[in-house]
Amino acid sequence: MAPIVSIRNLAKTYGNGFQALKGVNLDIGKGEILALLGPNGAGKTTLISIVCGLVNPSDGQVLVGGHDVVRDFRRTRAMIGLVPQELTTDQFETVWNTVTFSRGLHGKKADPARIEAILRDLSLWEKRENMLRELSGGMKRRVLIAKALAHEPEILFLDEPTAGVDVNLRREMWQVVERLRKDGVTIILTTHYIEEAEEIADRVGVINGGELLLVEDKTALMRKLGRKELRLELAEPLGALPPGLDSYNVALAEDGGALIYEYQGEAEQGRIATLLGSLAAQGIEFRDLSTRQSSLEDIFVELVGQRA
Ligand SMILES: Nc1ncnc2c1ncn2[C@@H]1O[C@H](COP(=O)(O)OP(=O)(O)OP(=O)(O)O)[C@@H](O)[C@H]1O
Repeated sequence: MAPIVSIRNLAKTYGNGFQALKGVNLDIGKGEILALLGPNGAGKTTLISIVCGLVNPSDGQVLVGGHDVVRDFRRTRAMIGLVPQELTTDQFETVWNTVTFSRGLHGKKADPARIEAILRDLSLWEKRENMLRELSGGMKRRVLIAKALAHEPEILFLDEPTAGVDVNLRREMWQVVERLRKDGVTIILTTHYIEEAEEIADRVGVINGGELLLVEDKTALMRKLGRKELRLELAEPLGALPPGLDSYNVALAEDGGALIYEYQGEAEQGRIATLLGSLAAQGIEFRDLSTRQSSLEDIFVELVGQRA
């Protein structure tokens, strides 16, 4: 199936000469949830802004639904909903009017039933006559989403949707995203929270210094780059690594109280039995054992060299 968003050799150099994007290629399939991870200043917002037609690319091309985002701006923009990081709407306007106005902006006919459904879905219905300034921070976030959905876009961009919101609201927002996915909406979100990507994305892209370092199916990424660690708490501490373990990636913990075996993939996992056998043969006993798998966060830190 043709991608709904196709990004080719996209580059952006700002007026001051800063190169924010350096030749990004990315295809996004209809109905998928893609999380873009990257540290501050990586180029995430620039990328989103170009796809949404708010910033012009210096080079390359973006097609949305097969249409060029520069030449066919109105058409592509109507297909997209954008949830920005901050609310810039009139604080003295009501929730109902704000969301209704957004629909009109994209040239869609008024549809109060549709607006009602969106507000109910986002638990904003009771607040429809309230002014934005009367809402809590979390409610304002929801209004941003409602505004972005008012014209029934096929693609939704969420720029750091849950930055600074509490855990409960974050979980609620994830549920909203899940419902939208069921309706077939394609979702691209940028996030600093690896947990968020881990929880809701189908694919994860890592962007740093204006380059897309990788984009991969989340589970495959975890399988490919994720390492596992087996930790054996020793009955008696050791002064040095026992002989005969050279062929394993085994290390002695700093206090000598544990052996740590790092492995990746099924073949190395299969060697655990022989490793344990070899320890037993040397009379090395252990009193406890635990395993841990590296998280998306570990993978990210390894790739980018810093935390998101
Ligand atoms: N209008 C502009 N003029 C010059 N430089 C800009 C402009 N907008 C952004 N930049 C620079 O481009 C780089 C990428 O910015 P961008 O906002 O795309 O990053 P980001 O990944 O979204 O970061 P954050 O996570 O902090 O939002 C940054 O170094 C930023 O300072």
